[in-house]
Amino acid sequence: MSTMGNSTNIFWQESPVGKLERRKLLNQKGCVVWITGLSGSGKSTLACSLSWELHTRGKLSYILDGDNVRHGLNKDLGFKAEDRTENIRRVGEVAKLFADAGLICIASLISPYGKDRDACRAMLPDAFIEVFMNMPLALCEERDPKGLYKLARAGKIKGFTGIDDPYEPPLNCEIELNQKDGVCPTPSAMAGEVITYLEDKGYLQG
Ligand SMILES: Nc1ncnc2c1ncn2[C@@H]1O[C@H](COP(=O)(O)OS(=O)(=O)O)[C@@H](OP(=O)(O)O)[C@H]1O
Ligand SMILES: Nc1ncnc2c1ncn2[C@@H]1O[C@H](COP(=O)(O)OP(=O)(O)O)[C@@H](O)[C@H]1O
Repeated sequence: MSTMGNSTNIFWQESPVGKLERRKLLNQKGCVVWITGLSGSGKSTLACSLSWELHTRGKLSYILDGDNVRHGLNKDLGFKAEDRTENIRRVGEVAKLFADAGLICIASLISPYGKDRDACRAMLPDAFIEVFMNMPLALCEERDPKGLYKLARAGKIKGFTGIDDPYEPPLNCEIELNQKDGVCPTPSAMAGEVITYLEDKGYLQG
């Protein structure tokens, strides 16, 4: 019996089918690929490319995209610091469930604060792969596919990451993706880098 947060008198319910059985069934090891970076850095593009590459290899993945999760589970949250922290905490908890289910969960969120990402890492020992989209702000702003940087520069969006809100680059990420000689690698090249990492670490085997 335990107490967690506001819940008292609660018990952990075991299941007859465990992580190892699911791993054998799916022939893969559940994990979380956590993609962090500025708006416009290419997080969603990489998430989609990676998910597709995994699919073609017969590997089951699922994308948790910040924009999408904010349409449902997190629609009560905005962009002030404590809302962003709660956003990351909830997505971390959901990602943990997906990883436990055996999926390769691809979380794609700005996740600007190091302590929030580290809290998710701590929830997922040996199953958290942090991917940093280390793209220059100037490139993200030039891309501006949703016109949000323009609005932020015009003062029409307050607290926009990279403009008047902080982004803390990771200090201990597993994979860092950046431009080579001023050129951004293709989405499939970036996905390939992540797949190589997953293969090398045994996540794509039962
Ligand atoms: N103020 C502000 N700052 C940053 N981003 C903003 C803001 N307002 C709206 N948006 C849009 O929300 C998307 C980011 O949501 P996230 O859940 O990933 O953000 S966070 O991790 O909680 O910081 C982000 O999507 P991406 O461009 O895909 O990163 C934006 O479309
Ligand atoms: N590797 C890439 N090479 C060229 N353009 C890219 C690349 N990745 C993303 N883009 C483009 O940059 C823009 C922002 O990408 P997106 O994946 O939406 O970023 P984020 O999810 O981080 O906001 C999109 O228009 C996308 O087509």
